[in-house]
Amino acid sequence: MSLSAAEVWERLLLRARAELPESTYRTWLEPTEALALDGDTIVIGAPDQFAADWNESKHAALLASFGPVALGHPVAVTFKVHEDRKKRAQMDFLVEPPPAPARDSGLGTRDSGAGRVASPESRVPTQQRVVSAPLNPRYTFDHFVIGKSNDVAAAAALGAAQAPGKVYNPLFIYGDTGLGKTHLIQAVAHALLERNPHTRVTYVNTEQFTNEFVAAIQGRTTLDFRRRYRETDLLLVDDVQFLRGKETTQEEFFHTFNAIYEAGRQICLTSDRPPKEIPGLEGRLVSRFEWGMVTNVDLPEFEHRVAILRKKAELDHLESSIPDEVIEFIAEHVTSSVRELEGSIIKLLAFASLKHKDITIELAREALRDKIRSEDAIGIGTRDSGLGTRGGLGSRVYTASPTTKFAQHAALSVMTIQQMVAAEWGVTPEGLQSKTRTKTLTTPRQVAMLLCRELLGLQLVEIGNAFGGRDHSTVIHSLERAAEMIGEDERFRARVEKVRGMLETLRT
Ligand SMILES: Nc1ncnc2c1ncn2[C@@H]1O[C@H](COP(=O)(O)OP(=O)(O)OP(=O)(O)O)[C@@H](O)[C@H]1O
Repeated sequence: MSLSAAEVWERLLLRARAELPESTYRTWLEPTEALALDGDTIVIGAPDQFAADWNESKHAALLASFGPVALGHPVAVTFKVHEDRKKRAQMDFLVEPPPAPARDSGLGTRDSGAGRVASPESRVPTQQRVVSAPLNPRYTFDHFVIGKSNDVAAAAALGAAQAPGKVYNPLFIYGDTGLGKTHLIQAVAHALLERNPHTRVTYVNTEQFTNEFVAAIQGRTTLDFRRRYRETDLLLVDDVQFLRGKETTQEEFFHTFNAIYEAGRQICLTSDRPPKEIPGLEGRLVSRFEWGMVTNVDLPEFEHRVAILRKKAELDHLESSIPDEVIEFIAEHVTSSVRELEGSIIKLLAFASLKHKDITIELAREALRDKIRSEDAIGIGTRDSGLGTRGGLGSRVYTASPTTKFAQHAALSVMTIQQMVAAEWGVTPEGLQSKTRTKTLTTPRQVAMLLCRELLGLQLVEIGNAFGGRDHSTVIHSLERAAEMIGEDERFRARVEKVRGMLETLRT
């Protein structure tokens, strides 16, 4: 099957979107368009010379590296100015904004791939531009694998899609990073758009909402901002935990929420934690977020991970090239998130393609060695380690690449951290693992948890398990408290650094 230039470009962009920061993607790659496919070279049009040069130097090599996985063969990517576009761009500035902006958001069609790549909206001035970020065409209910860890969230999302603005309004989905929150809320949008392509959908993350609001204040265009946000049938907002501490934005968001809610339209929100646990979120927003349905997505268990991997292989037509035993091997060893599972498949395919080898367990072991964690050193069985809990802070806050760090330094273990911290604070490791909550124990326990996170890169669930089965919000609180104490108290910080220094020497 030979693909058209647009299809090739769409596949490469899908990968690029997962790799690059959203702002980079939207600024540089979204306004491009596939112009021609010449053998294994794809020629991409950029709106001006600067964008063409920038993309050529910054992104061409990265995009080309996706070829073997995305297309099954190498590809060269080259950028040039899109002459037609250059002429049209001048005119776009003169065009009146559409009367109901969201209606023509480029989301109105299911094949948003084309709209995303060459969206004319991206060239009109900010105050006229449709607010919505593009939907990912793969984030549909069909592509979502339901299991114990997400069945309630999936059922609620389906409910919202079937009866928008009714029972599940707002729909608030929370959970650790990479577990399908965005996928589910976008699936609601796809389902509504399929039923009615004129549905006005607005999808933004909280940062975008905040930035646009600030720009509107500065540009004295808040009325326009409000109109654009409120004239929507479905509002999807990602990562509302980032509203914390932003009082003016919260005020604006409150009114946006009310306007849409009172009009009987659907709102879907995501966060890394439940509304009540978002520090600095106004009470009236907390209570509104809880009006409809608050539900979470957890880490999938082993069988669920296998099913997700099979689905991914099926969608990419890779069922025949990835044997079942390799799928099970990945599912057994990559437990931290669905995003990591997807990343593992991509990495394995790229590795196999570079080495010209068939995909076997041995090859997977080699390709994924930085993702495969040593269960002995953590003291947690990998098949079970992802069960029944959810994360909170996620890797966004503690930014090190956890599994990589951990695998490289397997000589460090939870036990050694507990022993060293216990020795420094004059308590026992058993005390740190116990439920006892005296200050003598809670402080070193919080420090040990923080070091487990930072040095071993453990997930919240794993830390909770290693410290007497504590739930994720307790772990989040402990990490935050330890970080606070380190920031506030010089002597405390020196003590933690001393233990950290000793632990660092254990690294192989
Ligand atoms: N149950 C699932 N079935 C199929 N794919 C899934 C499932 N859960 C997650 N995914 C996939 O995993 C990737 C990450 O999902 P998504 O972006 O929705 O995570 P998220 O929870 O919103 O993460 P973040 O908080 O970091 O934004 C996506 O490619 C998504 O399609």
